[in-house]
Amino acid sequence: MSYTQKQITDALKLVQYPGTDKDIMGLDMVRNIKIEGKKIGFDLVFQKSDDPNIVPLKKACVSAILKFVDREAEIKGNIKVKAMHVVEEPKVLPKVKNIIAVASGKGGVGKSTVSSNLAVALAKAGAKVGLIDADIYGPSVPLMFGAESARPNLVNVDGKDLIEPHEAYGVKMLSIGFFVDPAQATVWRGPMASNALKQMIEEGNWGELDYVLIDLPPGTSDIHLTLVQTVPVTGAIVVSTPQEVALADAVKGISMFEGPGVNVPVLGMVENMAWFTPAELPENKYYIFGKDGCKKLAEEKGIELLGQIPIVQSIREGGDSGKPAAVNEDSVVGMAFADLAAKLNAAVDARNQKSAPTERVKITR
Ligand SMILES: Nc1ncnc2c1ncn2[C@@H]1O[C@H](COP(=O)(O)OP(=O)(O)OP(=O)(O)O)[C@@H](O)[C@H]1O
Repeated sequence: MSYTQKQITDALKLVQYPGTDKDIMGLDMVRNIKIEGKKIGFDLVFQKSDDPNIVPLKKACVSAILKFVDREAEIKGNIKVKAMHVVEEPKVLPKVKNIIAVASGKGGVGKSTVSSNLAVALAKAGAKVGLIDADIYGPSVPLMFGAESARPNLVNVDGKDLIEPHEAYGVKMLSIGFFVDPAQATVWRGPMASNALKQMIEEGNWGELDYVLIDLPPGTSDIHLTLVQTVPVTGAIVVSTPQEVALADAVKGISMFEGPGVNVPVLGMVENMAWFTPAELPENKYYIFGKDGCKKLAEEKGIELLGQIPIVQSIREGGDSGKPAAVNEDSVVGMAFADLAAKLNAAVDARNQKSAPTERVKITR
């Protein structure tokens, strides 16, 4: 009787690379498995020839095969260590701790409003925050921060020209609206829009930040793909109203992030326009777009509901006047966004403790 490849790979999946939660099969370190009778051999590939884990990992492989395949298997001396020298690509946004994509399925559900106010609330809570307006076809961040006339300068950092983000209410930001007339951007072809996003990420002088929020266009598009190919996105949040049509599109957004080729965890959903309370009837809640639609969807999908934001006149006015409503911390709106910021912080901490960093999606040609 001979052993099967599956027996071998199953056993080697139990060998973890020290200091990570990944196993040597998942890391693609095992190649050329050969089985001849009781003899088992394979190549164990390391990135560097002086990896301090070579000896302990070889021993762990031998033990795993003897324990889980057959204690009479001839494995000792048959594992060949190989070193693969890889050229490390320079890291994009090396000093940014968390990159958060803010997405929505349907347009007009308040994704930019949530991104802007959330960014302000995170900054008010003491975080260093950046905001990239990747909603190339309808950039609204400049309007929401009263920065329509901002024209960022170039600064020279270590011999490289970088774009200095505009700063308002404690948030550093870049938007395509700073560089072109928004009406012009709407007629751009996909590659132009994707290049603009890459440039804002790679050539912005972002420095050290706790968070960069990326306000994406509605739906799923080339821009989403460009984003996950350009940077390792820590997690996504999906904004929706409680309305059926919006929820159906939100599901598509969730599937896109969690899909096998992308693998960006969805940290939670935000229900915007959850209800309306008129100033003269503060006890009343009117569920204009339906009640708890997002809450129920989040429960169904096993995703956290990070917040419910009501329809409030000051949110719309704040967006139109260039002063996000969350700037007023003591208002009902300010408190709702502070709560959302705290929940996001906790969700990001939990994600970072539980799972390995996201990997950038590799470009296949
Ligand atoms: N909770 C709210 N209360 C009151 N007005 C809101 C609220 N959320 C969003 N709005 C208003 O709704 C409009 C659309 O919001 P916003 O531009 O943020 O949507 P969006 O989803 O980013 O749209 P797009 O599809 O263009 O990206 C804006 O005028 C905004 O001020």
